[in-house]
Amino acid sequence: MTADIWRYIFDAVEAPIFLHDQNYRLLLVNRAYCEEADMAEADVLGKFYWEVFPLGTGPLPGCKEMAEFGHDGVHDEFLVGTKHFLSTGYVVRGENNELRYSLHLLSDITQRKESEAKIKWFAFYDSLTELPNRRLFSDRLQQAMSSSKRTGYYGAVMYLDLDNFKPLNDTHGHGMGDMLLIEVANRLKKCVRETDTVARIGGDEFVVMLAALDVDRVESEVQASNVAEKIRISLAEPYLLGSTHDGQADAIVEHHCSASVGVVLFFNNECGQDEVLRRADVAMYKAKEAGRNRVLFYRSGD
Ligand SMILES: Nc1nc2c(ncn2[C@@H]2O[C@H](COP(=O)(O)OP(=O)(O)OP(=O)(O)O)[C@@H](O)[C@H]2O)c(=O)[nH]1
Repeated sequence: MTADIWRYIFDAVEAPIFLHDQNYRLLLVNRAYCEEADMAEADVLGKFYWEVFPLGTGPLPGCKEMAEFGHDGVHDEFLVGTKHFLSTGYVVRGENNELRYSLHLLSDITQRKESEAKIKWFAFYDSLTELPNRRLFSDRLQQAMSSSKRTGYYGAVMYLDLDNFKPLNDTHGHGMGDMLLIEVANRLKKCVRETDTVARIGGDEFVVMLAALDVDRVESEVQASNVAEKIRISLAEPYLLGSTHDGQADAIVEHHCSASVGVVLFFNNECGQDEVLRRADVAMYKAKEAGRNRVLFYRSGD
């Protein structure tokens, strides 16, 4: 086959390809490479490959290793703007088996990376409210409990269940119920600091963790109680719920709702996280029994 035909094939490959010498200077690039780099071939050749694409300050770690040890099929992942690429490198040897060039094929793996990120997100977040889910909450609680053991600070977990949420769904439909849940999530986030965690762990059940309150138990309880009250008051404010269809605003519904809140302090990893959650849940049920729209702390013996 003539060189022309090889060049034709080289340029027909959709993946960007480049070949560089032992000093990482570009010797050969295909059309896809120039398109990705947005440069003409003549302007590219002779440059260090990272001066053109991928943009960086030196050879990729895998490429360096490849040049040093002559490994084949080395992979490097890198990001250019919003695009993720996978570079697969091959060693090109001379007649005496000496290392002469490195050949790299770049694959655009942006879609795969985005899908992986999405799958990861769905594993740890609630898609309706975008709050952490039970699994992520458990991780954060475990970390906070371990940290409490080191620092001697108390933390608190609140278990919240909306009062009489079901009638909203029954009267105005599930969509309206969803809107309320989203608004509840927003109000909860506004009541706590960024370092605290708000999660949705069931239909109308939420949990809040205040990670490091104080080294003193009484002071910690006061702080947790203040935040819980702030949350209770915020959630009891009227909700204006409505939606738009084809640019037209549907009827706005004013809805009144409240939450029952159970609170438990945790300290020094003294009981497991399941037990901490169970205690907060017990306190929440006591708050429901006591008439709803209230905050109750778990007391030993409950
Ligand atoms: N709209 C909506 N509703 C949900 C979702 N998940 C669960 N639910 C509903 O939430 C309701 C929760 O039930 P309960 O907590 O027993 O009902 P409640 O009326 O709040 O009763 P109390 O907690 O005793 O005050 C059920 O009707 C579920 O169908 C969701 O993602 N969206």
